[in-house]
Amino acid sequence: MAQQPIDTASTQLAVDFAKGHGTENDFVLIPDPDGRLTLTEADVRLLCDRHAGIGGDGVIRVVRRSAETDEQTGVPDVQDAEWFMDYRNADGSVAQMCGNGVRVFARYLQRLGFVDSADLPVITRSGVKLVSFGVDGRITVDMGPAEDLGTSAATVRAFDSKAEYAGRAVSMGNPHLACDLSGEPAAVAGLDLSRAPSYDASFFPEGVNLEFFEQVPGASETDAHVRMRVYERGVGETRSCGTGICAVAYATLANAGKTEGTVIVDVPGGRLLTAVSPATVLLTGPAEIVAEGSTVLLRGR
Ligand SMILES: N[C@@H](CCC[C@H](N)C(=O)O)C(=O)O
Repeated sequence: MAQQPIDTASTQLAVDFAKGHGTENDFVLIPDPDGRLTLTEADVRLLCDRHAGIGGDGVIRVVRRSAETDEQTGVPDVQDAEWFMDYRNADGSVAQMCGNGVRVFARYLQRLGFVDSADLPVITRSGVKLVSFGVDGRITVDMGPAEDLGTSAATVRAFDSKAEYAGRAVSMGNPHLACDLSGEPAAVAGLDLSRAPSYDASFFPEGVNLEFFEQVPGASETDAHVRMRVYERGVGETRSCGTGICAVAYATLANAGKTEGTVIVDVPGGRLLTAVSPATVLLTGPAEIVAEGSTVLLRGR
């Protein structure tokens, strides 16, 4: 976990890292238990660069709670939580919460031997989230309640055309617009998410994560089964988004007049299970650490 200059005349700082993913939403983890490292926007962009860096949808600094992290999060009561997930999007922007990232964060701490029970409270900018390690290797996160913010719309291309879709605005600590495309022909698969869809910036002054979803036909053991794609704020299209999945699960049930139920959500990177109630959304899925090593950050340029 040492962070030390390669040599005194150098403009490079060597740092340890790990690479992990949750349903292929991938992150560069930087262990900084004692909070010695200041990550700049440029650091984050370089770490996430898939050609010049390690590559990832975001960076997660793994840091112990301190007076400084309390100030950064503004979370009033962190109880006995010891670790803070300092999450940044690939463009260097800070986000309140990351549902896949928090599972990967917990998996990494478990791998390092810092977890001695089945549950781990994690401090995020959106409050303390309780993470539970399942016996089947999956991890469940108590994400807190979905907050219904009303309706808005997004305009998205489908290769040779573009269309506006109404959606339900949902906060999972971070902002989402969950647009139901069920009934449109091959709707979700046909979207062109290589470019940013447009949305109402007066409704979402801090930007928004845009989810497009549709029902999966056929019987399901859960109350609903949907598939979705996402265009993430600060990143672009990703193969999964945990908070987006919670927003979509909430919207699927709310659109059917329900406040409670279980929903399977398929994303390009895999499958997650949600359990929605007025009190909270539980998100269950995998989390993997795939590499560990050392990399360099540029300094003094
Ligand atoms: N991929 C994440 C969400 C990351 C933050 C998001 N891009 C934002 O800016 O709010 C997830 O799994 O939830």
